[in-house]
Amino acid sequence: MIVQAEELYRFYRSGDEETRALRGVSLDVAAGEVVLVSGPSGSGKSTLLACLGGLDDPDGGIVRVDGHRISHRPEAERAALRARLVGVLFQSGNLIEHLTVAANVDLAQRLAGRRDRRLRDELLDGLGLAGRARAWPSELSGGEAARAGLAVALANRPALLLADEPTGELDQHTEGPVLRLIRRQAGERTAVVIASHSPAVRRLADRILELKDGRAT
Ligand SMILES: Nc1ncnc2c1ncn2[C@@H]1O[C@H](COP(=O)(O)OP(=O)(O)OP(=O)(O)O)[C@@H](O)[C@H]1O
Repeated sequence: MIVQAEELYRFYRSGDEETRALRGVSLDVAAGEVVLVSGPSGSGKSTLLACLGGLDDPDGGIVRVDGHRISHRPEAERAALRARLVGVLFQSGNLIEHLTVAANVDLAQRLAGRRDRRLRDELLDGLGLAGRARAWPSELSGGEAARAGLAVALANRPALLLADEPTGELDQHTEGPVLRLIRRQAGERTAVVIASHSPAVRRLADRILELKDGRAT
């Protein structure tokens, strides 16, 4: 198992208001498996992904990634584990605008304390971006930008790939190739968790976790 999440709780408090974003959600994901997290807006999908990847810390419950406990640790330790074990792909904002595509991947590697030019070039090549390595993010098409974001997310060969609406800004023609690449990455023994409303992602998934009001239904 790459992901082992047990009984996750996450509450947000503001004055007398309390939002119960997660109320006892458990999830295991094996290497090579693609899990879709689905549910209405506000059901807790993004919060769950953030807790799985150590971007956020649950108030209760425990998260292990590739055997390492990532929850309930000082932020610096969580960040170090995250850089090594987790790749994150968002709808947009995966690329730093003033760095070329290749330099964006290099930066993701440096943040994990490594430098592997060969892996970088392999990734860009495999994602059909070999000719765009020196391009600036602003010069990329939507599909290219999504693939470059994926290259950044995969820069350190993560055990876990998290994707929050990764194809939200793409049309059907550009969505297909990105999803096929994500599926291929799962084939390399990566666990993949995707939050999405897209029917194409639903077809791709091996398993679906439906959330409603912070609970699995
Ligand atoms: N930082 C925060 N502070 C306060 N409340 C928050 C915070 N983040 C999320 N919430 C609340 O927690 C609940 C779950 O939010 P979350 O973003 O996880 O839902 P979601 O299913 O991803 O929604 P969407 O599909 O709209 O992205 C919502 O009620 C939201 O308003």
